[in-house]
Amino acid sequence: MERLAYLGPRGTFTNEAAEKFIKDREIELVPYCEIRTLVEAVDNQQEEAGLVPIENSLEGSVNIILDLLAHQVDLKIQAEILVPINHNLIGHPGADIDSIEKVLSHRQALAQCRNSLKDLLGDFDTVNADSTAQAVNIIQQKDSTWGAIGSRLVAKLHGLDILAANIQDNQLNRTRFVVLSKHDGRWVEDSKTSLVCSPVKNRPGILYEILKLFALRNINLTKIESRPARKKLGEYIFFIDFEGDRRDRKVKETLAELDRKTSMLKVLGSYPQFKEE
Ligand SMILES: O=C(O)C(=O)C[C@]1(C(=O)O)C=C[C@@H](O)C=C1
Repeated sequence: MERLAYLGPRGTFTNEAAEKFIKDREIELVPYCEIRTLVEAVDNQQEEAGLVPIENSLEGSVNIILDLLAHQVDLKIQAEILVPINHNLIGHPGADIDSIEKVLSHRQALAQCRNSLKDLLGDFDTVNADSTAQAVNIIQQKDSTWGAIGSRLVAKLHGLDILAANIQDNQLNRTRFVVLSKHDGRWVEDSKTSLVCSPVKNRPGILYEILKLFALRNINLTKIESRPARKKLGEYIFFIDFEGDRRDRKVKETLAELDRKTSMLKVLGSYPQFKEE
């Protein structure tokens, strides 16, 4: 890999995940300011790979990514990275926390700090930005009644102050990021596979029959989630993550049987499971 697109600008948590992923490899990091544009650029091969957030321990899935993967693009997950997320309330140098009336950030970041912000500020307005780093950039142009939520690094990059540190509602806050590209990840002993499928017909026990395929072969599921099928109200698609690689014999058998029980089956990739050091 020579280039990796990521949700920027510089100083986002995705930037942090990208640096963790490339370690000391010589890979150029290319910031995109919007998730959809980034994913489309990888899909039409303007970019070789892109790194995006997909799931957070407090707020759940990043729905736009799930929907793009299921309905619009033809991409594979090549790797996953887990990053601890520590949010800070950032303001102008010397600003008093009691003077903050508006807080700007990415929707996920605002949601991850909902309760702590209420305790700290009482009444305040929230404003959405495309990323935490963009939010910090914007408040620089505003007066000191504006605050932003972002990382310690982004506050430092812009010469702003941290008015309150570690304001996420749960100290174990973590976001899972994925690298998307046209190809699967390399085969390793403890891979994981992600897929999305739509049961063939809404009949009693169909989801049970699908899950049984995995249980019978002792395949461990690590996630299951439903999203609207975007057809009729009440029709759903299912995202399933499990341990194993799609090139393994028992996974191949499971997928072949699953294919017969689904009207849509898209394998979203097999990739090494991220291990925290
Ligand atoms: O805005 C950023 O800094 C991002 O990298 C995006 C994002 C997200 O979409 O989940 C990444 C990690 C945190 O969960 C909050 C925001």
